[in-house]
This record gives sequence, C-alpha cells and structure tokens, in this order.
Amino acid sequence: MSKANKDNIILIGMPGCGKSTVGVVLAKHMGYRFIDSDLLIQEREHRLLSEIIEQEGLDRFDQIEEEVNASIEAEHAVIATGGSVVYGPKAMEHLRNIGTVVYLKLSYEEIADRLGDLTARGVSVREGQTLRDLYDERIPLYEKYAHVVIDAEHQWLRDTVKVIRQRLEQL
Ligand SMILES: Nc1ncnc2c1ncn2[C@@H]1O[C@H](COP(=O)(O)OP(=O)(O)OP(=O)(O)O)[C@@H](O)[C@H]1O
Ligand SMILES: O=C(O)C1=C[C@@H](O)[C@@H](O)[C@H](O)C1
Ligand SMILES: [Mg+2]
Repeated sequence: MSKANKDNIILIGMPGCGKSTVGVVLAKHMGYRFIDSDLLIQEREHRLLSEIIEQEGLDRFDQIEEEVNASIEAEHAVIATGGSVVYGPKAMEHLRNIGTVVYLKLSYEEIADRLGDLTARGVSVREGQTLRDLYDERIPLYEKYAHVVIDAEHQWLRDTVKVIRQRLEQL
C-alpha cells in the first residue's frame, strides 16, 4: 500500500515496456497531467539523452537522472520515468513519497523484441553488458521499489491502461 502524500502515478520498468506510451493514455483517461522525466532531463540539459550519455558518461547520466527525478514537484500527474531511474535511491524515495509506483512488467523476450539498437536509444548499458544482464540486474530493483506490479505481457495498450486503473482503485 502506498503511503504517498500526493496522488501521482509513477511508471517504472525496462526500456520499451511502455511507460511513455501507456502513461500518456492513462493520463488522458484519468484527467491527469502527463510528465515524462526523460523529457525533463533533455530540457534541463538542452541535449538528447544519447548525447548526455555519450558526452558525460553513464555515471554522470545516472546522477543527472537522479537529480531531475528527485526534484519533480507534481500532483495529479502520471509520471513516466526512464528505465534507469531505479539506479538512483534518492529519486526512488522521492517518487514513492509523491505517489504510487507502478512497475510495468514484461518478459525478457518481449523487451528484446521491442527494443532496437540500445545505444541509439540511449539505454544506460555498460560496455560488455548484454540486454539479458541488464534485465537480470534491474528486475529486483523494479520489484523493490514498486507499490504495484502490472503484468503487461502480450497486452494491448488499452488493456494495460484498464488493468492499471483497476489495480489503483483497489488500493
Ligand atoms: N501493448 C503495448 N503497450 C505499449 N507499448 C507497446 C505495446 N506493443 C508494442 N509497443 C511498443 O513498445 C514501445 C514502448 O516504448 P516506450 O517508449 O513507451 O517505452 P518506455 O518504457 O517509455 O521506454 P524508455 O525507458 O526507453 O523511455 C513502443 O514502440 C510501442 O509502440
Ligand atoms: O533504461 C535506460 O537505461 C534508459 C531509458 C531511457 O528512458 C532513458 O532514461 C535513458 O536513455 C536510459
Ligand atoms: Mg519512455
């Protein structure tokens, strides 16, 4: 159960799991604002995520992502985060305080199908690390920080939105 002091809905999960695509539709259906924290990072930095990672390196990118997410002030919003937000404990503590954290869970196979070139997409992946390694490293973090886990495997976008709303109503 969420002990949040605000009514935001925060989406977390692997890159390509649908946080941004599902998030904007969920916000529209609920009459909420939509915030994509990847876009907040790009606005603050005046650069693309892939450029920040290339120019600053992954450690600095992770710091920037943590700072931006830890300073989001919002109410009545659906917040789509970046897949690597769970590397920032301060950001996750803040997000859990301002809303209900919803993990969109997909299998490794479906994530691999959906994602193209990880580098071009700007995914926070270290040299030599495979998508499988990344998946195995992150799943325990998503599970640790989630208030709610949604199985999004083989679901139409509209059905994922419906299931999220049902689960939130039950809280
Ligand atoms: N049922 C579905 N629900 C959501 N997205 C789907 C579905 N089927 C296919 N897709 C595709 O999967 C991709 C989801 O990408 P999206 O950018 O929303 O992911 P994300 O979780 O925001 O990733 P990132 O962490 O990189 O920001 C899109 O290309 C979308 O068209
Ligand atoms: O999962 C990831 O490593 C990332 C996902 C994107 O949303 C961005 O936050 C960034 O490109 C890193
Ligand atoms: Mg996104």
